[in-house]
Amino acid sequence: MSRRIALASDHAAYAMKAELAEWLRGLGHDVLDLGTNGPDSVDYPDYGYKLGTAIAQGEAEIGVALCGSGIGISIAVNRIPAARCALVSEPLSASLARQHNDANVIALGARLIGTEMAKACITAFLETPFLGGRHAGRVDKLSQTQRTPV
Ligand SMILES: O=C(CO)[C@H](O)[C@H](O)[C@H](O)COP(=O)(O)O
Repeated sequence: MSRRIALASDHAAYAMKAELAEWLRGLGHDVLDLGTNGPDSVDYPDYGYKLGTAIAQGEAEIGVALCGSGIGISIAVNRIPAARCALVSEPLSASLARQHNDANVIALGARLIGTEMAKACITAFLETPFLGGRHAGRVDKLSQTQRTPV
């Protein structure tokens, strides 16, 4: 099934992003590349917010967020309430992020995993449905944006 997939990265991951974008287009997906597109140093929050916003505004149904470790950009994406971003480094976690968390963005660390592992994670993410059931109420709680710290 063809999906609308947004990709964003900082400078640490632009080369992997380009490879993944080409691969996803080759699979027939509609790819929205939000940058960055070169080695010049940029700030991952800017690209994480862009990606989260694309999800929030319905410009993409799935996001792929990349930085050196995947940590910084995943934190940024998750600042946007509609986004549920999961940082993973192997396919089982990618599947669980879909099954239990209904994650709509996958984050990967380009300095930590290779392109083939990134593809395996994205494949698992795209092919795995949300299980619903007991997980649905928990995911709903994640959407409660105005939480008082306890
Ligand atoms: O956010 C990160 C770490 O949590 C990412 O790995 C960034 O890509 C990294 O911090 C960028 O580092 P650089 O030394 O400025 O290339």
